[in-house]
Amino acid sequence: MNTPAPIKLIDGKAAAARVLAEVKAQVADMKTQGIAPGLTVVLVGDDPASHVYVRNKVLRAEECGIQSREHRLPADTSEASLLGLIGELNADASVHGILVQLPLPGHINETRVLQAIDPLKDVDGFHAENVGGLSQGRDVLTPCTPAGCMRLLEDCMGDISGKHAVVIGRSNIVGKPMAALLLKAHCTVTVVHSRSANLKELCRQADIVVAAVGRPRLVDADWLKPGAVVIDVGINRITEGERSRLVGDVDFDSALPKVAAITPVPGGVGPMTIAFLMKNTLTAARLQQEAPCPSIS
Ligand SMILES: NC(=O)C1=CN([C@@H]2O[C@H](COP(=O)(O)OP(=O)(O)OC[C@H]3O[C@@H](n4cnc5c(N)ncnc54)[C@H](OP(=O)(O)O)[C@@H]3O)[C@@H](O)[C@H]2O)C=CC1
Ligand SMILES: Nc1nc(=O)c2c([nH]1)NC[C@@H]1CN(c3ccc(C(=O)N[C@@H](CCC(=O)O)C(=O)O)cc3)C=[N+]21
Repeated sequence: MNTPAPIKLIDGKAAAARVLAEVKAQVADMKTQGIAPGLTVVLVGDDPASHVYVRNKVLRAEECGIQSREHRLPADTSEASLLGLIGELNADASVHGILVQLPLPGHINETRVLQAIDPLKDVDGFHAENVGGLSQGRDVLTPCTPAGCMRLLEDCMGDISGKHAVVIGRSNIVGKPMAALLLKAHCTVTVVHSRSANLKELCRQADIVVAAVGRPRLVDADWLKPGAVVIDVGINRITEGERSRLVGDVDFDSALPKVAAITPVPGGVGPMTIAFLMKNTLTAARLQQEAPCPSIS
């Protein structure tokens, strides 16, 4: 009799559903103590790609009992008025999580805006206090996408200590925090980017590849060691003939026969990002319960 082929597809939707179920139970528990966790999303301008993201966030929040609110501001909103809104949200005790959707319009200084968010409400983990805490290995609010990728890796591989992980991309949102988390989990970490020489050769040495580039199907089978585990963060909209669809940074069809496991796009990392946003909102509500937030004391 043939042994069944190992399951290669990492099901991000199912993993996200498990995280959301945990969050839902803990939210219900928190409500019995009189606290209703709330998430506020701030959108500046009208980027069509962000609509799907926002719609999914609203649905998932509803599903696990988190109150979600949105502020949609016009693209010509001044930095001062955005900072004013963040000040109000920091002072509002019913708002436990604040997410300012990136990228912001060019006339707004992104760092200034992220630094204005109360670190205890920073559910994206982008404030310097949280970025620094992560790099020190402290247990702080951690960026959702890399946290979701780590959960997928742990579910699929168990202990990853000693593995060689190659992260393609060095953004503040994905690449850098991903590298920090892998290092915290005792991996040997290589970060490559647009100026790296021998990109493909470095990638071929990896037990774990995390692709966060934004280049459709950049990574194919030729870049991968047989048996590697591939986490594809990329979400790229492409048009093929009449149709438009989403593809990752990895050429899924080419990679599949060679890898031990791989995330699909869609249905891989994306749902985990949103699940961890909910988890972070719950964590933020707990942190504020433990220590009254500095902006209102
Ligand atoms: N699934 C999810 O939940 C999420 C998905 N995304 C998706 O992930 C992808 C990456 O996002 P993000 O990190 O914000 O993107 P950025 O554009 O901020 O960063 C991309 C990184 O990739 C590097 N890069 C670009 N081209 C190449 C190349 N040809 N070879 C090697 N490295 C290259 C850049 O290098 P350099 O620094 O030198 O410019 C940069 O470090 C996008 O497709 C985005 O849509 C993002 C967030 C969440
Ligand atoms: N402050 C901030 N934090 C972010 O985390 C952030 C951001 N800004 N700006 C934009 C990027 C992108 N991002 C996505 C998250 C989930 C999906 C997602 O749910 N994707 C689904 C559905 C995709 C679809 O069907 O369109 C999937 O991959 O299966 C997509 C994209 C978070 N980002």
